[in-house]
Amino acid sequence: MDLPQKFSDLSLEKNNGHSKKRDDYLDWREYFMATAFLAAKRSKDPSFQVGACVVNKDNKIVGVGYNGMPIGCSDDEFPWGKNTPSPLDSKYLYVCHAEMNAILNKNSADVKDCTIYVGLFPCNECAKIIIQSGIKEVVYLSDKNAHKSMYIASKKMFDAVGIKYWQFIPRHEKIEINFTGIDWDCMSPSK
Ligand SMILES: Nc1ccn([C@H]2C[C@H](O)[C@@H](COP(=O)(O)O)O2)c(=O)n1
Ligand SMILES: [Zn+2]
Repeated sequence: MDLPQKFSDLSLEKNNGHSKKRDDYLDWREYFMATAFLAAKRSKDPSFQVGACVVNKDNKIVGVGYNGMPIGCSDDEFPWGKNTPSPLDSKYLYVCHAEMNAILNKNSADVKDCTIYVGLFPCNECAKIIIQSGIKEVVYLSDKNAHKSMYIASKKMFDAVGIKYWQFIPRHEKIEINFTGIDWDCMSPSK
């Protein structure tokens, strides 16, 4: 039996893949880690940029942050150097880490039982803040400082309090954001 024109158009669309959902979307974990990496792009630190994203049990983002100078401490005036003769002239005594900022930037009453996604495994100072805030899980991408005492201390504390931590292994090396893509016609055969 011949289908009316309306139905045959629908079936044509289906055959072209337009009535089926996309299968190359970001999964939740990729989305949260990518959000942390996007936040890191805001950092003014010339040598290392870190981002963090706090997520609740409903997969809602409740805080995002990146490493930067405290509010009111000008990032043009405070130092970004590392190996200076006086510690007062390097960044370390001043900069707020991404994890601390993501937790303090929370838009919910608290971050109890949340998960934090972060580019680099948390240092001991951030580990303490994570523990005190009630976060229950840490997902990190790099653990490049694992041999350093402060990062060993973080793991000792997380183990003691039962905070789960695991390394995120991305499916894709890169996720592209293309601002011009919004104007593409998805029905156009050329795209
Ligand atoms: N988990 C981390 C580790 C480090 N940071 C920040 C702090 C500094 O801005 C920078 C580390 O400086 P580096 O010695 O690598 O030049 O990264 C952070 O926010 N979160
Ligand atoms: Zn830290």
